[in-house]
Amino acid sequence: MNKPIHVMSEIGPLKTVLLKRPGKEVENLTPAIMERLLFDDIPHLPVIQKEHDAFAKTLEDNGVEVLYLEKLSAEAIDAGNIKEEFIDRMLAESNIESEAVMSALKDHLMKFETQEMVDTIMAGVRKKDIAIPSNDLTTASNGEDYPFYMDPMPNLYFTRDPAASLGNGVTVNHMTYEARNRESMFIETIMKHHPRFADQGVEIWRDRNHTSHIEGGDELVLNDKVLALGISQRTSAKAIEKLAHELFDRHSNFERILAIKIPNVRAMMHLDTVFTMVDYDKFTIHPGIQKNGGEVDTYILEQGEESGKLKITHRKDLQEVLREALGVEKLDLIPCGGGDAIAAPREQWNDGSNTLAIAPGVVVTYDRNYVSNELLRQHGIKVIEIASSELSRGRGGPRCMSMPLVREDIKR
Ligand SMILES: NC(=O)NCCC[C@H](N)C(=O)O
Repeated sequence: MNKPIHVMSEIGPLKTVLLKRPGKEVENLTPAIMERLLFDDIPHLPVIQKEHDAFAKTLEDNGVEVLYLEKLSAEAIDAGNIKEEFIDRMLAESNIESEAVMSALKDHLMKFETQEMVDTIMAGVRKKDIAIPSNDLTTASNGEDYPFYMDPMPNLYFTRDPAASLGNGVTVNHMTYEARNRESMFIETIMKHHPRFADQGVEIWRDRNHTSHIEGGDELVLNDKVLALGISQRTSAKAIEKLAHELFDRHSNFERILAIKIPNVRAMMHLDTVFTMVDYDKFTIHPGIQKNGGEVDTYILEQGEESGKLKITHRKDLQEVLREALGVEKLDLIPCGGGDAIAAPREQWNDGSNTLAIAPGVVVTYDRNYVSNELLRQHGIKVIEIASSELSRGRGGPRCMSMPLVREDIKR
């Protein structure tokens, strides 16, 4: 039987991917709240949807089955018959103090059929949409100045981050910022109740009930034995250690984790904003993470000799660590923006390093990163460009916008 989750590499031919079509949530932004909701600008909805549809079509034209988070979520809720429970759990994490608001929101959401309910939760609920009798102080003093009872989730189209496929399992992530933390409840529900995934042997390597945080942009599957995990603004060393114990103790196929430390800054929030695999022996890299002629702090985690203990080795020669881990003779690190003082940070900001490999040596990238794209081609990579004027406003690229569920195995 085909496994619903099967990802043993970053580059094996992509068979099934999970996307989220940007909806009303990306328009429910104002300058006052966009920074807290992790956006730098407000996308133009019809254009971002057009660009996203073109991204999905590019994948389908290349033989990839595209599934949508919003649709699977509604199907899972119906299959599990858990509409009320789902609403309760979502409301419990939506920062609602007033009981009157809580109960009015619940009534409001229960009235929708499931798909509309999911779309409404994702888009956010405006105060003007519900009349609430304000007979208590918490409700009455809940000022008019803030427009939402439930915040929108504009980052949902970055399906990469709330969960990650590792081998035949997933991590369902406790995320760093409140602005994104409810997002992983959708994928948790899908894994638990959708007939395509529930009771199909999908390992949950780590669930969202943790205090330490990890995001999928920091989780790279280099091959069936080695993972690269970013220690970053969004993924803590503690979470990586805990995940390593799970993977090793539960006898997953992974034997080694390369924990790669990157600067704790917004522009490089995840490892995949500065480093992605594009072929058996080729990576994109943003020179901004390298010190002293190429050094990057890297910690190799392996099962220790004593059970329950990890063996940790500190290295700085990332290139050599990768070469050894992949068993290749030479490694080609392709610098974002050609390493130019302007083009490199400009294109990295617009996710020039954030490529989505759909087969070995074949990647999808944003058209605006023309310096990086040209360089990738010079290094023998087939580059498929997609339009990106609105998609890029959320600070994520093709890898961030996709959660691979199934990739074909590669042999080398
Ligand atoms: N893997 C990624 O780098 N995802 C991009 C996430 C962008 C989103 N606005 C965020 O700040 O979380």
